[in-house]
Amino acid sequence: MYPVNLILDDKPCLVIGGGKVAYRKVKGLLAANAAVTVLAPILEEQLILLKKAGKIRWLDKIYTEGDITNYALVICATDSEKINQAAAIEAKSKKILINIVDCLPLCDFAVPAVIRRGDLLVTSSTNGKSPAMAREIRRELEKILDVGYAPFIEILALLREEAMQAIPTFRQREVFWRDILNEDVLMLVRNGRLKEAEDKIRNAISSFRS
Ligand SMILES: C[C@@]1(CC(=O)O)C2=NC(=C\c3[nH]c(c(CCC(=O)O)c3CC(=O)O)Cc3[nH]c(c(CC(=O)O)c3CCC(=O)O)/C=C3\N/C(=C\2)[C@@H](CCC(=O)O)[C@]3(C)CC(=O)O)/[C@H]1CCC(=O)O
Ligand SMILES: NC(=O)c1ccc[n+]([C@@H]2O[C@H](COP(=O)([O-])OP(=O)(O)OC[C@H]3O[C@@H](n4cnc5c(N)ncnc54)[C@H](O)[C@@H]3O)[C@@H](O)[C@H]2O)c1
Repeated sequence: MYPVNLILDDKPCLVIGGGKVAYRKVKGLLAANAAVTVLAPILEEQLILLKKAGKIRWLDKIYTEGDITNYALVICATDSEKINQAAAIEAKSKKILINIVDCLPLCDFAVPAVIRRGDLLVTSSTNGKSPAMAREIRRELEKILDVGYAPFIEILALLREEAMQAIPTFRQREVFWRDILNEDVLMLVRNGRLKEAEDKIRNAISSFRS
């Protein structure tokens, strides 16, 4: 397995099936700002709410060959192995990335367990060996990944621009960031002292200018 973070903003993504697993995958796609279509004859309650809120498009039908067209990515989450395999064949023939929720060997990608802290993304997976364990690892990591990291990453994005201006070479910037993002700074963030963490980094950038 080779990890990548797909950029799906506003890209058309299809989820086939309208049950519990489909709902979990839809939530993940919406968190990535994808334009989600759900194809299923029946939607479970949470998906109906998303449909009513205008968050997803619903194609009220069973899957038939030809339904997979012009999507950036497809997830097939029906309870029918036969349908899941047919969808896999169609997607592959059209070179569209597909995930089949009950058959890793037919997948182009597997979905990991996910923690989001703003733009910080941490994922856990087990190559399909134990999704339950991927979930537990996610729950463990959630305990230590502070919610303060989300605003801190926004601050870091600005400071990074400043560092680009002030610190001339890539090598120097590499050393700078490895040195400054130390346990002291992370402790300030975890204690909600974001401004102090920011000031510490900005002062270090300034010392390069002088
Ligand atoms: C991580 C997570 C992401 C997500 O779905 O969002 C995810 N499964 C989650 C939960 C979960 N799934 C299952 C259980 C019940 C306990 C158990 O069986 O372990 C639980 C636990 C629970 O729900 O408590 C059952 C299950 N899952 C798959 C099969 C089919 C098979 O194994 O062939 C079956 C058997 C169905 C049956 O028995 O009929 C297959 C896949 N599930 C994957 C991902 C991919 C591999 C990930 C990896 O590398 O580990 C892969 C290959 C395909 C895919 O879906 O991409 C999400 C946790 C989210 C979170 O909580 O953070
Ligand atoms: N990968 C995972 O994370 C994971 C986890 C648990 C279960 N599973 C597997 O996922 C599958 C679905 O589980 P679930 O709990 O969501 O089931 P579910 O019964 O809640 O939902 C199945 C959905 O598929 C739809 N469907 C059936 N035939 C269809 C067709 N021809 N076209 C379109 N939609 C169709 C149904 O209308 C229903 O909405 C099961 O096979 C299960 O083994 C996968």
